[in-house]
Amino acid sequence: MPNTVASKRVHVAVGVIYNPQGEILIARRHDDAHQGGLWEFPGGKVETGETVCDALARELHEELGIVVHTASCTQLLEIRHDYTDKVVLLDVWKVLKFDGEALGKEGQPLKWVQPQALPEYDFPAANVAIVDAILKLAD
Ligand SMILES: Nc1nc2c([nH]c(=O)n2[C@@H]2O[C@H](COP(=O)(O)OP(=O)(O)OP(=O)(O)O)[C@@H](O)[C@H]2O)c(=O)[nH]1
Ligand SMILES: [Mg+2]
Repeated sequence: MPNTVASKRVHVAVGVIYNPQGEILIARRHDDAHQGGLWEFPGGKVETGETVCDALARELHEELGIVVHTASCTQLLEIRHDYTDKVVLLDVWKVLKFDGEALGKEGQPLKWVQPQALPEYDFPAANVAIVDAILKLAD
């Protein structure tokens, strides 16, 4: 495959997970990861042959140990962002129902935060639009 920017574009399933108290789960990315040390909404790369919803459920099970009720997932927005070293397409979904307690299965710190508190955390640049969309929902 040619080494073009297009060939490096990564499709990512991202979950904005709400608990019954209306808080949202954020996780801190490992220091050595892309955009390391920043907070994120949990998720990961969509693999070939997977729907975004399947990818989201798989990633959230791998990273947090929760079982997502996929019927409760609705798309919030899509963001294409060019980090220069990598172009990402963030496919962002709301997750309202899941079984189990979220744990940092990969050693990542987790926090449940009120939507209004999200601007206090440092996120990757592409996430500005996600935080804005969440704050609009909370209005
Ligand atoms: N999960 C997640 N990824 C994000 C967010 N914002 C953002 O720019 N990304 C970017 O999306 C890309 C893929 O996400 P990821 O690193 O979680 O993928 P993954 O879980 O499959 O990781 P791995 O393949 O390294 O194990 C990364 O380049 C990351 O920097 C976000 O809020 N959540
Ligand atoms: Mg991930």
